[in-house]
Amino acid sequence: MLEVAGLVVALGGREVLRGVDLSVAAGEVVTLEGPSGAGKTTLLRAIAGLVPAAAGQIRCGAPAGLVFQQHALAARLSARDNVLVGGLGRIGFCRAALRAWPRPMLAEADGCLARVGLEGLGARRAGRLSGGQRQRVAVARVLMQRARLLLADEPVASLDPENAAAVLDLLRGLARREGRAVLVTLHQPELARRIADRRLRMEEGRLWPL
Ligand SMILES: Nc1ncnc2c1ncn2[C@@H]1O[C@H](COP(=O)(O)OP(=O)(O)OP(=O)(O)O)[C@@H](O)[C@H]1O
Repeated sequence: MLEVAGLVVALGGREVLRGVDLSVAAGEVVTLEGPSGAGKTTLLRAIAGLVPAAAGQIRCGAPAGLVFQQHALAARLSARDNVLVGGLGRIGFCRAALRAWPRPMLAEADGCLARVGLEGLGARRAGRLSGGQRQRVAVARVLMQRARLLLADEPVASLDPENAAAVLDLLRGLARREGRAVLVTLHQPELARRIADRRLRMEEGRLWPL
């Protein structure tokens, strides 16, 4: 689903990724570990098309969606409205601003919330959800984007161990049950061992198998 070959990314005049090769298959969970500043976030951003490659290739066989460390939800919007943001590309900004979501999309958003274990919480403001619930909403939003490749950058950094494990198990379940590909950066090796089919380590812009 994802093939990266010889990827070089330069930021601020410095090579941050220095020839990265990586593949992630449908149904597979690959974890990225490594010290702060190694280039993990930059790799995810490059795959998502948010930073340009100076050299190399990125072949993404399916739409990709990002789950951020700081779950990046609109606190004043409901959980459902946050999920619907993932469908913006399909109805356009004007209809979304008027909250003129087609009925099937509302049902799809509720379905996404149910798949992340938040059935019945669609009307609750995101700001009134727990940290773990908010991160689940962020995952539901990429499901609403219909992303087949999930790129998660430290998705459990702000969660207690129990919620962290639950969110990671959710990502693994989406890979196993729905054949999505998951590439996730993690700081704690024990969490990586919990979900990874394959563990990779990044150091100074290069990837190594673990
Ligand atoms: N916009 C930018 N301009 C210049 N340098 C940048 C920019 N963004 C990141 N960098 C640098 O690129 C390097 C890699 O950063 P990146 O955020 O990818 O590391 P990381 O492995 O994700 O670190 P962390 O685990 O702390 O999130 C760092 O040295 C960082 O300072």
